[in-house]
Amino acid sequence: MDMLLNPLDRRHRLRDDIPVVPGAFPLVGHLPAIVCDLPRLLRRAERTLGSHFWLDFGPAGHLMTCVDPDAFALLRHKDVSSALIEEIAPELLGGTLVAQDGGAHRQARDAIKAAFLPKGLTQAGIGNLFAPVIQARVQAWRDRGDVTILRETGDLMLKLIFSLMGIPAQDLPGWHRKYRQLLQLIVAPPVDLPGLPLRRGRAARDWIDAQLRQFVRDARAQAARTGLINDMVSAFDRGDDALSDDVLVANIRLLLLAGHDTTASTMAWMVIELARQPGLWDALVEEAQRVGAVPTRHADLAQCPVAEALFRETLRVHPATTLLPRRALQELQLGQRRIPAGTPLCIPLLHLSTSALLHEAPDQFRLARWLQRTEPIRPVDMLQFGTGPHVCIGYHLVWLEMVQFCIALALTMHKAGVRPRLLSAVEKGRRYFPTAHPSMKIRIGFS
Ligand code: HEM
Repeated sequence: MDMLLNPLDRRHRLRDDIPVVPGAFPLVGHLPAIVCDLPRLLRRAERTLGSHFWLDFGPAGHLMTCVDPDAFALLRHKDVSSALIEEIAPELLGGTLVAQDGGAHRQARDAIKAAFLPKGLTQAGIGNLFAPVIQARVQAWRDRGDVTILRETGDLMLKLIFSLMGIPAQDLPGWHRKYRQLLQLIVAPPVDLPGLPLRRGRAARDWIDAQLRQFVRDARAQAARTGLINDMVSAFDRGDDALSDDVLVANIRLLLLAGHDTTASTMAWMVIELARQPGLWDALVEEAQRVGAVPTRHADLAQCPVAEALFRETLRVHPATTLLPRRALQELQLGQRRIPAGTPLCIPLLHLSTSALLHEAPDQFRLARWLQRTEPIRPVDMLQFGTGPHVCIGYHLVWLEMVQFCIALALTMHKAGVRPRLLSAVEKGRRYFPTAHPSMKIRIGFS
């Protein structure tokens, strides 16, 4: 099947001397192809138009996309701003640190980041909190015999991220519902009427914010709440210029969002790869048997190189965040091109993550590229988490939970004498935007 492009739009147009990819639809632009077929769209645009081209993101407008590895450096450039993220998703990401620059960004980030570093995670006992939740879930999969994998990993990740925040287990169903409604803000048309996604999404956001505000008050009052919220509140209150609770609440909401879809997708892809490559599963089982138990501290992760390689290679081949928007504040040189001040930019992490310029045999899933490396991990090796001032805060947390998950899965299934098996086709139904994930329908059997 050919790509979801408009056959009537064949014009060759230029903006600022840079070609616009043909095939845009009215109102939605290239979004159908971006959502369903991004890798092919980027490759075709590169082949026919070169390394710089405009993509039309419909309501979010045109973004100048550069597939050169040079584009990665834009994420560290002092004249490149993240404020475009707020313009694109004001309802969901407005007022959060991912859409801020400079001092405001630094101040909010500094207050949160310590809790997510290995030391903060270990002190808060996050590994011990997660291990039983993950084990219970994979045991349930074993008992059921087959599962719809993305739905399951989505549920598990929500449970983990809520427990991280210290949300009591009995409150989870209510949160679950509100969280789903909040996500409607991503696709809500700008019509604010009762029953429509925008109204429902805003109501859910207000509900979530009111609960988070109460958590913050509880934490200040030293109520016995576990989880990272206490740590973040104390770090906020210790800062030189106290930040308002609105900032804290918006950023805790960001953590709930940022830590869910991305990890659920990565975990689902890991299971799919383990199911379709028996050699990977055998290597993981061998490692799991050697370590004997689910690790709970960062210091223990070094004993699980296969699980770590699996996490890194899964993300390399299936990066959950595919595109990052930015805006040039000043005129920039990007590869051979001058980019005018004000240009909206798109940095295609997906393309870079699977680029032959950065990786040998980039389309092959090879644990050996991680297991056999002798030099330390460089920013470009973990580009799926971005780089520069906005590099993902959740990196160490993801690493911990993915390794815990791999070891728990291997120990549980091996003990029962079963292994994961793919029960559906993988290529159909994949999505690449706003975050990437495998088809919702993929089923995995354990037999
Ligand atoms: C596989 C899982 C994940 C992937 C692939 C991922 C990817 C990313 C990327 C690419 C960025 C950079 C955004 C930008 O530069 O505009 C980012 C930022 C961020 N991530 Fe993650 N992320 C993951 C998991 C998590 C988790 C588990 C959390 C926390 C619970 C988290 C919290 C954040 C936050 C707060 C930011 C914004 C940082 C800032 O703007 O300074 N992420 N993530």
